[in-house]
Amino acid sequence: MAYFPLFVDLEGRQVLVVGGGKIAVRRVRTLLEFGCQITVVSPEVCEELREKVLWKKKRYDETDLESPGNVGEASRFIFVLAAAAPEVNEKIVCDCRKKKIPVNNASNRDQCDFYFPGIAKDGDTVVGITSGGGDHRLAAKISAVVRQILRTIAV
Ligand SMILES: C[C@@]1(CC(=O)O)c2cc3[nH]c(cc4nc(cc5[nH]c(cc(n2)[C@H]1CCC(=O)O)[C@@](C)(CC(=O)O)[C@@H]5CCC(=O)O)C(CC(=O)O)=C4CCC(=O)O)c(CCC(=O)O)c3CC(=O)O
Ligand SMILES: NC(=O)C1=CN([C@@H]2O[C@H](COP(=O)(O)OP(=O)(O)OC[C@H]3O[C@@H](n4cnc5c(N)ncnc54)[C@H](O)[C@@H]3O)[C@@H](O)[C@H]2O)C=CC1
Repeated sequence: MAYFPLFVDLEGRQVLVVGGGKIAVRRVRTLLEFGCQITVVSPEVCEELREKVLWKKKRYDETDLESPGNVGEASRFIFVLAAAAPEVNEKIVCDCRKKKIPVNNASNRDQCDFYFPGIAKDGDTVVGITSGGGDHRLAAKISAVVRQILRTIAV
């Protein structure tokens, strides 16, 4: 069954990203355009992100799912992106499910409460693209074409 595109207000909300490699960086870059506050748990993270996220320089453990400032339910993570090694991601999914926090496992489409879409954005106009998880290359191709269309319309 196809997935419904739910558009969510992320402004000021807390998002947790585990891993600081290529995929995490690409997704953090995208999320920053939507005004959320991002915590990254990873032993390493690229220079670009250090000023823009709360970086916890460490390996993931279950306590990372507690809200960053520990200030209660209001600042609880709205979702978690697991973008480290597959076995780490699997453990994160398990921990999130226990705490009922929506989670995305970048290394396993069968362990995603939601998918990270291809995104085309022009100001507040946003197009999210999914192939339903089965063909990320198609999602990438369509995203590139839609970005081009938005650029053309904006001129
Ligand atoms: C299901 C989904 C779940 C989720 O992660 O949310 C998922 C899953 C997986 N992707 C894998 C591989 C790659 N995915 C990409 C690219 C993108 N993948 C994205 C989304 C999604 N990927 C989710 C929904 C997709 C849908 O709806 O169809 C995009 C749209 C958004 C984004 O990532 O920003 C982005 C294009 C953005 C753009 O171009 O605009 C590349 C290319 C690259 O990275 O450059 C590669 C590697 C090279 C190759 O294979 O081509 C693997 C194997 C991992 C492994 O090898 O371990 C899995 C795991 C699995 O399928 O089980
Ligand atoms: N969904 C998608 O679009 C794609 C998903 N993937 C998957 O995404 C994951 C990440 O891929 P890349 O960013 O390319 O890998 P990468 O090797 O560049 O990055 C992995 C990151 O995880 C960190 N890390 C490792 N162990 C950790 C731990 N215990 N706790 C916290 N952080 C830890 C590393 O320091 C590194 O920053 C992989 O599992 C890969 O299978 C890969 C390509 C595309």
